[in-house]
Amino acid sequence: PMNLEQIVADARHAFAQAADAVSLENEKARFLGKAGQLTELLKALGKLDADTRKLEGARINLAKQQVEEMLRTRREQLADELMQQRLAAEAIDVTLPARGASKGSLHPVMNTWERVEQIFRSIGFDLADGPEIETDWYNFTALNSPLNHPARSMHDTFYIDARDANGELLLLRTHTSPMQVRYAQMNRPPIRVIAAGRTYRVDSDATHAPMFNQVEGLWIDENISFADLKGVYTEFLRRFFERDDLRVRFRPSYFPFTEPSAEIDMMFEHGKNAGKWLEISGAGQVHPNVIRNMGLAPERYTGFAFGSGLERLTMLRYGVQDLRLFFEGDLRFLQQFA
Ligand SMILES: Cc1ccc(OCc2nc(C(=O)N[C@H]3CCS(=O)(=O)C3)cs2)cc1
Repeated sequence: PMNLEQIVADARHAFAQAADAVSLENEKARFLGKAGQLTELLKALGKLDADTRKLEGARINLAKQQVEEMLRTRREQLADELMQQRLAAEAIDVTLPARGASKGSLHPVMNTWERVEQIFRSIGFDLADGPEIETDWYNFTALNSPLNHPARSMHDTFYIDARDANGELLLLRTHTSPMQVRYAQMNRPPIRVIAAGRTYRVDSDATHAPMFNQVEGLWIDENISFADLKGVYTEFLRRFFERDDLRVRFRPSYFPFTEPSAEIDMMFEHGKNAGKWLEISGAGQVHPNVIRNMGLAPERYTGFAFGSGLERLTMLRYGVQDLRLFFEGDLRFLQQFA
């Protein structure tokens, strides 16, 4: 009788040694393949008598089943090991902090622009838009600025080296007032409008930039007075700065487009700058000539107007010291407002 126990023991050892599926298949062939040891034994059964063949055949088949079972077990082991290796290699530590794709955010001045518009829209104001390249009529004359007004000089205003179809001088608007004039020409009273946008002046230092943003408001109707201005503007400032301890005062001033005119100061009753008055805007009752230039009768219609710099509002809200930071695009500055 062949030494089946030795063959099964050899197979057990050979399968245990096989380090991967390919080696295991090679070992399998040594026992179960066409020229395998157990296959050879089964072939040799032909030479035996019937009784012996039956007995030996049964013993060989039993050995074969054992070897096949050992093979299956080893295959599963190797498959598990492979899976464990993959799980270890491909494991993701979900507790690691995210790399974080930096997301964009609104520029602080644009955020101010949106907030100002939203506050005035909720008070009932409409929004105006208009060209940044304006005629000197809409930018100066309509606003009662005399022909020799210093603001018209090229020291203060950027002129375009061309004239429009009507031969008008072209310039970069120095305030957002022209948009208000255009709006008033196209809409009937009551006019309640906010005009915000880029404005240009020949100026540049820590608190002045050649291009900056302004927002102006205009309220025209029958019997609108300066007193209405104080209520509306104080409410706006309280909501913009989110402070109900905000006080407002008006100081007499002069602008060609308003009479009487005022500078508006504000201060906070509490906090580190308590009691410190800060100039925040200009305002006034719209000059009768401007009412007329908008195609309205000053005997019937009156109104008030105000103007402020959007960078100025933003600097005061966040305590920014240098205006130029808004224009340099330095992410270390901008990401503070994300
Ligand atoms: C038709 C119309 C009539 C009147 C108008 O008056 C708008 C006004 N603006 C001011 C003012 O002081 N503005 C400055 C504040 C700081 S700034 O950004 O340099 C511009 C006063 S009254 C506007 C439109």
